[in-house]
Amino acid sequence: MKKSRTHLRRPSTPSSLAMAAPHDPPFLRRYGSLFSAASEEEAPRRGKSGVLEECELPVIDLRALREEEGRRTARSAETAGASAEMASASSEWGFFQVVNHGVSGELLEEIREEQKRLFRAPFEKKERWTALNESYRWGNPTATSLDQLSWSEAFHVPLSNLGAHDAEEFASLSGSREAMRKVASAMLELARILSAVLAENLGCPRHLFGENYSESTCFLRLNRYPPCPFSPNTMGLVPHTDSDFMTILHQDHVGGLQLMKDSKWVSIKPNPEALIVNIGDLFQAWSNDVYKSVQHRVMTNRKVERYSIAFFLCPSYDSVIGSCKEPSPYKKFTFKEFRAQVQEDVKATGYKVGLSRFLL
Ligand SMILES: O=C(O)CCC(=O)C(=O)O
Ligand SMILES: [Fe+2]
Repeated sequence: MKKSRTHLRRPSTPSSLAMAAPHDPPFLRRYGSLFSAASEEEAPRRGKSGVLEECELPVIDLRALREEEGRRTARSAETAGASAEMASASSEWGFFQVVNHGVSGELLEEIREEQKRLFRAPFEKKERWTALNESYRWGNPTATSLDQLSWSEAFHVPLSNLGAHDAEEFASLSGSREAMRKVASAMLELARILSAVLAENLGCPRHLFGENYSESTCFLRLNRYPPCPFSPNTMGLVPHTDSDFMTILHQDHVGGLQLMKDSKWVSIKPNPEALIVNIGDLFQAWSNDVYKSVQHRVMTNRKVERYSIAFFLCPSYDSVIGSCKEPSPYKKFTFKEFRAQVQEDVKATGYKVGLSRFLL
């Protein structure tokens, strides 16, 4: 039987249009044609269905582990347990949560307030904010269909941009920059500890890439997901894996983050005490696929905005991403080559291919 194509109607009631605030990017103006071209028939692919369990990711208490790291003493039974749990979550889920992580609740509140202040600047101003190193992005300039559109905006801020800065316009951003600097440094410390423990779990020297990060490639990404009148058929962030070693994420209470588990999308229930940790492509390659860089995405919400902040642990561009043990399923490649390949694929096809490009 022939299926009828029902067009996604543009929301036209005053209440739904009133939802776009002056600081919201002009999604409808820029991407309206994608919405009119899309049909309900395609909606399931974009995420309407196929989910859905809500899960609580494994939660790992880091108190004892962080104390031991500080003292550099041998592993106790308690911390050996935490480290084994982390390793098994990294293989099974590619994700886990941590509590007693060392990034203070006050600091996380402070950065959230600063993040809100930044995103509430008028859209035109955000676009012009060169002091943040032209790091502002929204939607997806190359999207040709709705399954490539991310209904969100973000600032990408490399760590190296958070130091002293002369730009005049940075004066109005100085509070935010200071909060970002503190968060980045606390999350960097955490990512170094976690990556060292996970490396150790594979029987490798623990310092391998904890020491090999680079301030110009590690970055913070501040995300905002405006309310979306096309929710739940539009994604806030399209499915992707992270192109780094490891990501540390702080999400607010709204929810919407989903990860792929056993070929199904699973929603991650927000936990206000916890930070989310996920394995990136480079760690998967380095671990010979023992740890998994898992696809994740963010769904939009019709009524409320959502915020998150992510720290990406990355090596210098020239670093060769080797392997913890030979033989590796991957060719040797540098981070620069990896990034270039990802960008080339996205440009050519609209999608990231990722690690499989580098299989031997
Ligand atoms: O906002 C989130 O919860 C996830 C963000 C994310 O996956 C990213 O920035 O790479
Ligand atoms: Fe991500």
